[in-house]
Amino acid sequence: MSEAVTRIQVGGTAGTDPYEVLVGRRLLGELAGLIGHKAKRVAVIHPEALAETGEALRGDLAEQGYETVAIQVPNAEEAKTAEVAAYCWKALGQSGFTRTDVIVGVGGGATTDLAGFVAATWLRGVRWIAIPTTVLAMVDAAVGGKTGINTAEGKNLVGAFHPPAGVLCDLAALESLPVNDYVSGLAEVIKAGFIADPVILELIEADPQAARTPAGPHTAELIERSIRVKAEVVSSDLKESGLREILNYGHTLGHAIEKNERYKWRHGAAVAVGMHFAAELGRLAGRLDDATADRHRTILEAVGLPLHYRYDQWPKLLETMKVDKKSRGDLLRFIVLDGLAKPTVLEGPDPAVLLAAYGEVGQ
Ligand SMILES: NC(=O)c1ccc[n+]([C@@H]2O[C@H](COP(=O)([O-])OP(=O)(O)OC[C@H]3O[C@@H](n4cnc5c(N)ncnc54)[C@H](O)[C@@H]3O)[C@@H](O)[C@H]2O)c1
Ligand SMILES: O=C(O)C(=O)C[C@@H](O)[C@H](O)[C@H](O)COP(=O)(O)O
Ligand SMILES: [Zn+2]
Repeated sequence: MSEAVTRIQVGGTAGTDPYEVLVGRRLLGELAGLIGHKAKRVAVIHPEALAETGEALRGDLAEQGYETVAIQVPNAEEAKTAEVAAYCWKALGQSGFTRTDVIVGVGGGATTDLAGFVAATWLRGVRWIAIPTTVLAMVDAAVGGKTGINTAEGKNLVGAFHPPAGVLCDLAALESLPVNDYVSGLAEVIKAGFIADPVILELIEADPQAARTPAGPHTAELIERSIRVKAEVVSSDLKESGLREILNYGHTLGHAIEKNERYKWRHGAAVAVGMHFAAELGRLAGRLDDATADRHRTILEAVGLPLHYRYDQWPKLLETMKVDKKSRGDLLRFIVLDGLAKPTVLEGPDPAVLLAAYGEVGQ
């Protein structure tokens, strides 16, 4: 008996091509249809940790008649560099990759960000398909078309909006994911709960231990609900001219922590600390009620995400936050909550309030 597949549509408005995010199991049968008949070559970009998966995928596609190349890249953030992008461009050039050929990115968010960026830049844009294999990539990174790499100066500073042709979220992939990586992805799930869908928070709070594993009773629902939040936002504002900024909740400080840690911290862990900070900032700015602010600490802690970071690093973090993509000139801008599921922008907060909020986070 075949298991149900959920299909979530993204885009299709304001001149963007629509595509689907599929959530289920055994979804690879969908890949050839997404690649389409115009493609002669397919490049499979995968991280070291998924060498077998990448090779199996390449082999399958070769059997279906495509000329294939597997491009193995480093794990995690080490893949999101200009050097690794150049390595991928070289592999595409050497395989004679043309505008009708297709890139498949299989892996976590770092891999799909890189694969999408390579697709956006090769010949000024070729089609790509995302096969996310982490919670975080399924619910966030693979959906919405933000692609990019890091530089020494900051996170995702180079990139392009280049949506995929389709996203295949095979829940079976999560079974091999180390628990820390699984939990890191929950930060973006919890983000979706606070900015738009509080049922997500209730499902996690009902049994936070169960939420930490793919065997938990609500895994598929948590993933699907989070994808729907993201899909709705990016469908109405692909290029972040307004609404899309709410997806950056917790990221202003989170990205600064990632840079400060030379990208050795997992993104979700840094975003968890960033959401704690944003909640305290919202509370101190007189926007957020105490109960909702406190709920951040409780739920993040309950699933095992960090709340704190080094107090002595504040001056450096503040400097980095000034070049966050939401900043305008000298104006620092943060996403905060006016209440549960009521995200808004806080512009130019008083430096004393910022420091006081960090006082709750720093240790
Ligand atoms: N583009 C976007 O909209 C967007 C949204 C959120 C996050 N991101 C980016 O996503 C990245 C974080 O993604 P992530 O949390 O998925 O981490 P990741 O891609 O770094 O993956 C974590 C680790 O797990 C390994 N891995 C992946 N899938 C596996 C599996 N099924 N089994 C075993 N190992 C596996 C990876 O190789 C890596 O070592 C960050 O770079 C972040 O900036 C982008
Ligand atoms: O899709 C978005 O928009 C987001 O902000 C989602 C974030 O979770 C994600 O980490 C994104 O990569 C951050 O984008 P950036 O533009 O702040 O680099
Ligand atoms: Zn994120």
